[in-house]
Amino acid sequence: MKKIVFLMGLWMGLSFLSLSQKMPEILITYYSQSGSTKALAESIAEGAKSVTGVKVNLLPIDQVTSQHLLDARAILVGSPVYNANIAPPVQEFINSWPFEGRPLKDKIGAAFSTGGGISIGEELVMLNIIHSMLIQGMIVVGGEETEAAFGASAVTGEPPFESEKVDEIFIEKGFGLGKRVGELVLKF
Ligand SMILES: Cc1cc2nc3c(=O)[nH]c(=O)nc-3n(C[C@H](O)[C@H](O)[C@H](O)COP(=O)(O)O)c2cc1C
Repeated sequence: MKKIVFLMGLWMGLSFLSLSQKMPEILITYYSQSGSTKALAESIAEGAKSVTGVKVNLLPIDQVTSQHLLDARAILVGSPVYNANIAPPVQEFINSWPFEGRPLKDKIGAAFSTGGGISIGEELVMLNIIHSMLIQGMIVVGGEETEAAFGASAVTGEPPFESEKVDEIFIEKGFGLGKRVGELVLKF
């Protein structure tokens, strides 16, 4: 009897393992010098993890390999605003993506950004990331709410949002973006 229970447990464990290995992956990657874009990325990861049946990979861009990109069903990229532009390391990262044969085509893509000021670059950065995703043939989506239509963004240096922590209003937008991407990945 004990043997049967053990074998059943083993079978269930292995089934669970093979199911979890097949779960669609969501890659959330970011560049962050002082932690704000990382905090927004973490809220996106929380949103994606709230969807049952997806695997979430949260990594800084310097730890992402081509295999991570190829394995992901969805790729979310975040950058701080630098002089109203995408941060150079993020541009370099995107320029290194595999292109021959368009292996990233039909993956879901989304963008997020943080900037010091209100309306001095976050949208431009998200649109830049989105342009690059469209070149790859990716299916680009925005956040859950109209207020996050281009992706999730946060103001980090201008009153009333100039605190050490990223304001909750932006954290919620991040969560909504992650959750939406998680749900879409399962629908596709
Ligand atoms: C070189 C440099 C240029 C920046 N230029 C802008 C800018 O044009 N617009 C803006 O809103 N914030 C600008 N910022 C502020 C950052 O975008 C903001 O502090 C961001 O939240 C930093 O993200 P991090 O904490 O993930 O590094 C700049 C910061 C640096 C270091």
